[in-house]
Amino acid sequence: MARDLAWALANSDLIHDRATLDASIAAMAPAIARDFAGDVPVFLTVMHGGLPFAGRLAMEVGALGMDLEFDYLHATRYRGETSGGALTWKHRPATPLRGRRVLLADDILDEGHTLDAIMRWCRAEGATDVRIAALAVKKHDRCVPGIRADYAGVDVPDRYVFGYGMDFQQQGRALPVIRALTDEALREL
Ligand SMILES: O=P(O)(O)OC[C@H]1O[C@H](OP(=O)(O)OP(=O)(O)O)[C@H](O)[C@@H]1O
Ligand SMILES: Nc1nc2[nH]cnc2c(=O)[nH]1
Repeated sequence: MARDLAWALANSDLIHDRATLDASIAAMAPAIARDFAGDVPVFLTVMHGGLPFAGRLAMEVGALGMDLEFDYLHATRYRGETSGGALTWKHRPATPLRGRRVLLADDILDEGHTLDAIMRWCRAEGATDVRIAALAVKKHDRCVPGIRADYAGVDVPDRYVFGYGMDFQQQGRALPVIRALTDEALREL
């Protein structure tokens, strides 16, 4: 059922505040700068949800003297719904990946199907190394085997979350916090 953002805010709990999220992104940067020292990776933002996280992460690694070549892709399997389906590619990066190292930036690693497909595609394009930076990792045992975030910000509970790029029915992506819908509210949708 369609609901507005005010309903989602009233039927959710704060999971991580802005200061915690910003600090978790800053904390990822030194490991990235160390692991990619001497390289300029292709920095692929996974739209739409990865946008706020990727922008902030780029500034953090840039402040450490590391450069990134920006590009983006859009692959979606939720399409504004609260459970995932088949993955649809809406945009593929134009930058040739052959021989390049790639850093993917996405808002959430949940069941891992999205990042699994993206990694496979990057490797098929000839990328030599593909790593994942994810702002949030959902805690459950349903993730695709072998998929993990090389750089992870915060854990989130096994509930539907939104904010900091993540949508509630395509709303709320600009919230600077992460909230989780109550399970009762999720059942109402
Ligand atoms: O680990 P998974 O279970 O595959 O889910 C994670 C993906 O789901 C979300 O994208 P979504 O399909 O909602 O597209 P959007 O970012 O455009 O909203 C999110 O941005 C991740 O890319
Ligand atoms: N907004 C949002 N997108 C997701 N994609 C995968 N899991 C989630 C989630 O909990 N919230």
